[in-house]
Amino acid sequence: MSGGSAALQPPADAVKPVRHADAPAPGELLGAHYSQCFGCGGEQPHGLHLEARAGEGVSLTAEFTVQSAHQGAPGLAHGGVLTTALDETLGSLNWLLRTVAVTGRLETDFARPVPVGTTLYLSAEVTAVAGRKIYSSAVGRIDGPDGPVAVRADALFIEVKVDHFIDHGRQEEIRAAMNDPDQIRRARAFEVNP
Ligand SMILES: CCCCCCCCCCCCCC(=O)SCCNC(=O)CCNC(=O)[C@H](O)C(C)(C)COP(=O)(O)OP(=O)(O)OC[C@H]1O[C@@H](n2cnc3c(N)ncnc32)[C@H](O)[C@@H]1OP(=O)(O)O
Repeated sequence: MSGGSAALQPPADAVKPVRHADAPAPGELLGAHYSQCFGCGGEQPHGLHLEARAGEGVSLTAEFTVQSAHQGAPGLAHGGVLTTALDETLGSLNWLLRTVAVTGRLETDFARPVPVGTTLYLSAEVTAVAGRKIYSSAVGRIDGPDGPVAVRADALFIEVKVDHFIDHGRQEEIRAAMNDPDQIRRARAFEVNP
């Protein structure tokens, strides 16, 4: 934990997260939630192509290798890209709860510069749930899964209905997603009451 702001402290009535009975088994790759996602999608040439793997409880690990398209300063990852990697990793936790949720707040600490070519080893867990609010934390390490911490984040995700995306997304992409049986299958897998 990075000792984030008051908005990221779970309230007194928050409960421990419960792993969904149908969550992917520990060690299983989660796969992309959307092929065009900048964080995890396989069809974004300059995307992060982040791969997340289920862990025990409501935790997971993920990897992302910094490419030259991800630079801010010469030879170094852009801070916003590193935050994207944390956002994607934290968002993937919701698969284990089988809850559709979006990032409400995300606070990032940058502890070390991350050079191009570096693999960032991320680990994340949901720490508490209070109604629609899901509290979570993540760290990203370099030089191996047990290496020094380069980035860390605390986040608050808010549960939404799938309609959130249908109502707010650009119609062109929504139509394409609705016509993609694989996308529909993935969206349904999230819904508690499909
Ligand atoms: C077909 C496609 C399928 C796709 C499937 C899966 C895709 C997955 C994609 C994942 C992609 C990766 C991830 C991404 O990139 S997700 C993309 C980035 N995030 C967004 O675009 C979210 C934009 N924000 C919103 O849409 C709304 O503000 C939301 C939905 C979040 C809340 O508006 P809503 O009207 O619904 O609810 P509410 O306002 O009553 O708030 C409810 C509670 O939450 C508390 N609160 C809210 N905000 C904050 C805050 N900032 N700090 C602290 N607290 C906050 C609030 O005080 C209240 O608390 P309480 O009063 O109850 O105690």
